[in-house]
Amino acid sequence: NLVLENDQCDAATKTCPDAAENTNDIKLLLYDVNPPEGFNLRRDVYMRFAIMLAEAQKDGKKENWRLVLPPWYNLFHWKSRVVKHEPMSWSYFFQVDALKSYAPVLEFNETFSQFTGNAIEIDVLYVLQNYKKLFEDGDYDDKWETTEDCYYDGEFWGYNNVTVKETVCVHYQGKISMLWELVALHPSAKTIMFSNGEIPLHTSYGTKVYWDCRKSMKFSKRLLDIADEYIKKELSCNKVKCDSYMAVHWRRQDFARSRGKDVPSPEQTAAQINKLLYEKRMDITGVFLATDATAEEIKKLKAALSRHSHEVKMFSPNHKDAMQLREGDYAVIDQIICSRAVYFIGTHESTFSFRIQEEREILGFPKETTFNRLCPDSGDCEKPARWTIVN
Ligand SMILES: C[C@@H]1O[C@H](OP(=O)(O)OP(=O)(O)OC[C@H]2O[C@@H](n3cnc4c(=O)[nH]c(N)nc43)[C@H](O)[C@@H]2O)[C@@H](O)[C@H](O)[C@@H]1O
Repeated sequence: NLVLENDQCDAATKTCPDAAENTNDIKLLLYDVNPPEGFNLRRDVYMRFAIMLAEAQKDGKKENWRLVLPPWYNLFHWKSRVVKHEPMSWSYFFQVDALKSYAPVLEFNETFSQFTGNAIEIDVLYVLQNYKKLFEDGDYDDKWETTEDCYYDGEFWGYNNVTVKETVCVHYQGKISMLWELVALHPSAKTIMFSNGEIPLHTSYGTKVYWDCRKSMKFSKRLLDIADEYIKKELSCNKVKCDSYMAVHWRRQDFARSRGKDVPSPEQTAAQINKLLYEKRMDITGVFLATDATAEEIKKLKAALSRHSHEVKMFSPNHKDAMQLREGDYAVIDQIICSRAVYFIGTHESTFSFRIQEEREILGFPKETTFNRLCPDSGDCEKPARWTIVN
């Protein structure tokens, strides 16, 4: 049994910072994501839901709805079992106050302390599924229909005090704002959950609304401080926008297996970095490498790069930080460091690289230093799309 706590609430007065005026009127919206999806794809799914609520409330509607932040639990890419099986709150990675400044969100634990008591009973769980013939026959219309069968593994982020009264299976294709139509099927339901939250699409990808939400996803101070210290000490930079190092995100593992033709081998990756350093003649002291590659692959890459005078650096924490850091932290720190480099080159269509590009747009780097990708060993190398900021 997991212990449910909320350190933001005052135990004596039983109040929390976000307490609504009349908690009886509050309705909760929960969502979950297909288990194999990674951290940065999940960040995008969060934005779709946050925008769905924030936009509805702008119109003065749905004001009693709150979005419950799904704990980080059992992530496919986090290999350490201990970390996998411990649900982590969003405050671990993000500044939740900043999220709240954009959308009406609640940490999972806050829902217990404020609204639901010791357990959550979900009135309706909508299990979303793609249409079997997705986008076939050129049929891109937004649509949904309820169906007979569906499957949900019911993990509920490791909490065994979450139960469901009614399950509804739905085929879904289209924008996320259409989910309100499903919500309207059960007007008296106070707690609604959607599984497979990655299926509904952005209503406003790349617009000002998108960027306003994106800007509110600030990493936690704890992680920013660790990255900052590393950048100062190891990469000789004291500014937010550095000019002393370039950065590479080289995605491997399952990505290289499923999209092998988009991701270069260690030798070709090294050749591309060498070529770039030669051509651009950047006045830098080092190359920062963010990667999930195996030790063997990294060794090969470093050997092929060592012919060049620039030093290759990877994040390694001091002893004190190392004791406290978990896998998800390393990934976020890698992203922060990449986002501040004078030049960035990422992996084609990796959401890990996309989120770095967005951060660089927010920081205001020249576009040509941001929208760059590693090319495959052979074949075409299309330039990445420039999803530029809208202020
Ligand atoms: C193949 C697909 O790839 C998609 O991944 P993609 O967009 O790159 O990016 P993410 O959704 O973040 O998932 C990749 C995960 O791999 C680890 N990882 C990747 N690159 C690095 C790195 O440079 N440094 C560190 N420390 N960790 C890294 C990290 O845990 C990250 O969240 C997934 O979202 C999909 O679900 C699917 O797995």
